[in-house]
Amino acid sequence: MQISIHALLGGAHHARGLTVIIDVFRAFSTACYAINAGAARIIPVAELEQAYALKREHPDWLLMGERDAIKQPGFDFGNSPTEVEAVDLSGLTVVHTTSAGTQGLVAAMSAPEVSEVLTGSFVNLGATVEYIRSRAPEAVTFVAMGTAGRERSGEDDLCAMYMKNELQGVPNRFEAIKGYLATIESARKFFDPKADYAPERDFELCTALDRFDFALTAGRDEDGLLTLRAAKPAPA
Ligand SMILES: O=C(O)[C@H](CS(=O)(=O)O)OP(=O)(O)O
Repeated sequence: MQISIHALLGGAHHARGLTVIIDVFRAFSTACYAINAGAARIIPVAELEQAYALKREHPDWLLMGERDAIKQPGFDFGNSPTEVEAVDLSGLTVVHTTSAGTQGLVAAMSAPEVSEVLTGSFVNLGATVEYIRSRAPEAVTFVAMGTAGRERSGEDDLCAMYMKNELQGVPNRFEAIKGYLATIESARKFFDPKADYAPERDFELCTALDRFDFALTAGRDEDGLLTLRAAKPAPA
């Protein structure tokens, strides 16, 4: 298995093989909490306008996401795991749009050499690694999406490295990583009492290693929309 680590939106466009789009703070951690809360389907979109158009067409669908980390007008949830952690989303469809994560997914889905697309985060890291092993791909690309897909961020870079290490049998030390993540620029909002759109609990929820036992795979549904669904790795 040939493993590459790419970064930012450009990295998603040039990915190859099985591709994992990583966004720890907060898109794909939040997506996992939404699926765990019962969401039947998450539809990641790049453009805010597309999210509003889907809502007009399907008034019962919910909107989740952010711009500049802030929940947008008319949205049901921000891009915050704390907001969806304890709600009942059973059977509901959630449209998700974010500055980095969902942009990367959309880019990877149209990249010519990509065979399959997954999300990446610490909350379902072990299940994602197991899923990759079960697919035994020739090439794997991890894409660390960073801040707004334009600037590298420690949490996504370290998550990419962590997954690569797991696949290659190299030991990781999560507690040390978590301590470091609390100090970096992209985590500052979680510890700023004025940033009520990013509560400190988001940091805890996004760094809950292996809280979930499913990978999130991206595919096209019958209606042509990009959809994230939970996939449990097949038993060995
Ligand atoms: O909501 C977030 O924390 C981020 C905002 S940004 O990318 O740092 O501007 O969105 P995400 O797409 O989850 O990185």
